[in-house]
Amino acid sequence: MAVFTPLSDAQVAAFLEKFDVGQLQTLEGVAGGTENSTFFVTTDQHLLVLTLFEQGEHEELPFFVDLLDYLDEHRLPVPGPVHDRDGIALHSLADKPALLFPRLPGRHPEAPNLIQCQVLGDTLGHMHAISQHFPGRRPNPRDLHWLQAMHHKVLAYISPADQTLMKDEIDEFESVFSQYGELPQGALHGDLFRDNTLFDGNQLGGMIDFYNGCTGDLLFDLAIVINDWASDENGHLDRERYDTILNAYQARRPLNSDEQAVWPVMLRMTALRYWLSRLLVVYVDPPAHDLTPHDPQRFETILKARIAQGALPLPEVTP
Ligand SMILES: Nc1ncnc2c1ncn2[C@@H]1O[C@H](COP(=O)(O)OP(=O)(O)OP(=O)(O)O)[C@@H](O)[C@H]1O
Ligand SMILES: N[C@@H](CCO)C(=O)O
Repeated sequence: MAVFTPLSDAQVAAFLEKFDVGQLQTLEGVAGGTENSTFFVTTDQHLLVLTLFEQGEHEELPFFVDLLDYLDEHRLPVPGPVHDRDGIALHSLADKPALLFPRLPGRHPEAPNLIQCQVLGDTLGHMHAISQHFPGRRPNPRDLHWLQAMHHKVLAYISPADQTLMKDEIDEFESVFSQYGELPQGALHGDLFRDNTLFDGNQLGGMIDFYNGCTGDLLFDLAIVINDWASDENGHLDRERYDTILNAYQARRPLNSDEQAVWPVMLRMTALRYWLSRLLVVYVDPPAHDLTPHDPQRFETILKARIAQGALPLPEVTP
């Protein structure tokens, strides 16, 4: 379950009075998710989602609201936060920051088909073409500096060979990225796994859970997507999904020559980013609840597959 703060119907009905969304009909806790409390709220006019923020940097919530507002205004499929009659989106409920969203249609695709991959690549490319102009700023909290600073904390929990691998990889990332200037920048989703998308058939109902959203290298976002969406059970890249996502993305935003040059290393860096973040959750900073943490080994496997597979060529951009 992912309701850490239970709410009563009366609390939610009173909360909804600030908004022009109608009267509460039903309130249901959502089982998915591990970080925030999520509720499906039905009124006589709308299907809504209510999120209470249980952890994280609450002072960063205005950035997420601004980013979602911006993408929503540009007609990207995201849940634009509902604003109250005074134009305010961010409120407090049960002493927790709270946001209300439209409920978007669809389910998380476990085994995405090639049409879904095409739609996702196209939408991410569209989002990045737009998000380059987003005026907000939140430096990427999971970039190379974070890897350098945090990897020491997990070394004691992994094998000597993996310790060497992790340290060597980070040295290699540092060396490669220092040879290039700044890559194209913009706002990122920062965690666009399959379970942060909703597909209604082949239609993308929405990209959700923007709480890793930040500004930085757009390529970082694309590499996260490829590692999650296009890896087979052995961590190897599935060529059809890989080509489909990248072709659709590049039709919206072709990668420049520096991005093409660092691409294989960016795939490895984002794989290591999740290997490390998952190890930190399991060994160093476990959450108070007893939900099963994500498996770090999945991203160890993906990293090793990227190293073994070498630089899988980017598909040719068709003009
Ligand atoms: N706007 C929305 N429309 C439809 N369903 C939603 C929406 N927002 C959230 N959900 C549902 O609620 C679940 C939990 O939401 P969310 O991913 O934001 O929670 P979380 O605790 O931050 O999760 P995570 O563990 O992925 O970080 C989602 O997996 C999805 O099923
Ligand atoms: N998507 C993340 C969890 C949420 O940040 C992971 O799979 O480790």
